[in-house]
Amino acid sequence: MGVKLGILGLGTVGMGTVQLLQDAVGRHPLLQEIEIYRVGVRSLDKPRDVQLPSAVITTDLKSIVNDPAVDIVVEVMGGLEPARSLILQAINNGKHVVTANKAAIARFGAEIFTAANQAGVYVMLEAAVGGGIPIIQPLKQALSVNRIHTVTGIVNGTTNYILTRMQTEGSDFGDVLADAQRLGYAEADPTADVEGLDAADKIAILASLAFDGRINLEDVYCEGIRQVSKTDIAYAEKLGFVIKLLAIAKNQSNDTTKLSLRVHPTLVPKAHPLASINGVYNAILVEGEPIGQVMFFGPGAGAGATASAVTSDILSLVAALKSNTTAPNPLLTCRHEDYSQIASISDLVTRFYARFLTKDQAGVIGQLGTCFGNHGVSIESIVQTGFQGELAEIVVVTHDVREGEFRQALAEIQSLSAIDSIPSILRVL
Ligand SMILES: NC(=O)C1=CN([C@@H]2O[C@H](COP(=O)(O)OP(=O)(O)OC[C@H]3O[C@@H](n4cnc5c(N)ncnc54)[C@H](OP(=O)(O)O)[C@@H]3O)[C@@H](O)[C@H]2O)C=CC1
Ligand SMILES: N[C@@H](CC=O)C(=O)O
Ligand code: NA
Repeated sequence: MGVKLGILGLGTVGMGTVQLLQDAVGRHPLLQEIEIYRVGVRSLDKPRDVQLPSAVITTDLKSIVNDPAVDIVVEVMGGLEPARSLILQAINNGKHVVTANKAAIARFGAEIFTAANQAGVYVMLEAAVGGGIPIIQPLKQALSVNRIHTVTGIVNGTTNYILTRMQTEGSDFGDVLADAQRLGYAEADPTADVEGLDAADKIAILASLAFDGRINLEDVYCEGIRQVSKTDIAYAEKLGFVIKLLAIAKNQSNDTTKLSLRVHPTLVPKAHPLASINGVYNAILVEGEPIGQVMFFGPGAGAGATASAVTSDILSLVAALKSNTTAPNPLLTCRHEDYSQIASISDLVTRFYARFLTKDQAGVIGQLGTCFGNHGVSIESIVQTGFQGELAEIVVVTHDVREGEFRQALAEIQSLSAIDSIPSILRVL
């Protein structure tokens, strides 16, 4: 046995990783050089789906990161603290780190990578974005010669699973969320999934790699899926779209010194490659020069898939430890130090979908058209197909418009006496 692991956490991902490591035959031969040396948990009494000698398991996680025999710390416990402090302590003790913790990396990445570079160790995070899909390593290596201009992803399995089932079965949000939790896709607190915060963490990480600059997480515009209703899913379907929670990082079209960085439910044309990504699957479409478009697709969450990413990082570190060089491999490190400039959402230029509930009276569509026209918003389609009780339902899709102008038009529309409410406003890809 060569390389000793200290694993922090033995939940969905931790158990998946242990199972993979304990079943090494037929996989890469380097796996057989890895020893599961110590494993940290919160509760020793919890039943687990893996067999480990009791001496390996401890509730003293600090003793793992301070153990001189441990070569690699695998942080799969999640949460911000004590995960952040344990990662930093491991780094300060000269240990390489593998983490699946996008929440900690998106918030403390600057601190963690600065410490890692100073200590001459690697922090690997393939599992943090896209679960089992290789995306971090391709951005650092195979795609790094490209000038990337857009990264568009479905990067949260829980919300994609929920939206897919709402679309295909007309299911209720709450029932489907419970299934996603039972299947191990959702975070311990699913608020991060449903509110788009998990996707925001992930796009911040992808943007920093793709666009070579640190990202301040507060700059990522974020809307979750709670407000997406069955009604909008049905209207989208009729108009030739599906609704997906997209995470987008893109050179801003009207000011290329800034990035547009956002997470929101989006109407995606059915012919777009991301429209057919269903269930817990994730996909990330990377567009750059000279490569053009390349899409990564696969399971974005779950024990086995995520363990595949964690273990591939462990393997890269085992290989690095075995190569007798002390010089850091620049294709494994995260080196950027400057922060990217992020554009305000009001400067975004996009198409919009809006659903209005109005009094059923003559001239309402004309009034909507006038308000939009007053603010330079050009309408691509406008339909009145149904009623909600006494109120008429009107759905508008616009041409590309600056978001600031669109919001001003909406404010004017809101003040019309014929308008009851505007239940949904969604962006269109
Ligand atoms: N689930 C998934 O599909 C994916 C998860 N991830 C990320 O992987 C990480 C782990 O997720 P997941 O496996 O689902 O989480 P779980 O909640 O299933 O497991 C967390 C594990 O960490 C242990 N733990 C948590 N806090 C402490 C603490 N303070 N002290 C000691 N032990 C602690 C728990 O111990 P105990 O068992 O005793 O309670 C548990 O074993 C997270 O960062 C998550 O975002 C990334 C990609 C996919
Ligand atoms: N909760 C996350 C798990 C993987 O990162 C998701 O649903 O995608
Ligand atoms: Na990944």
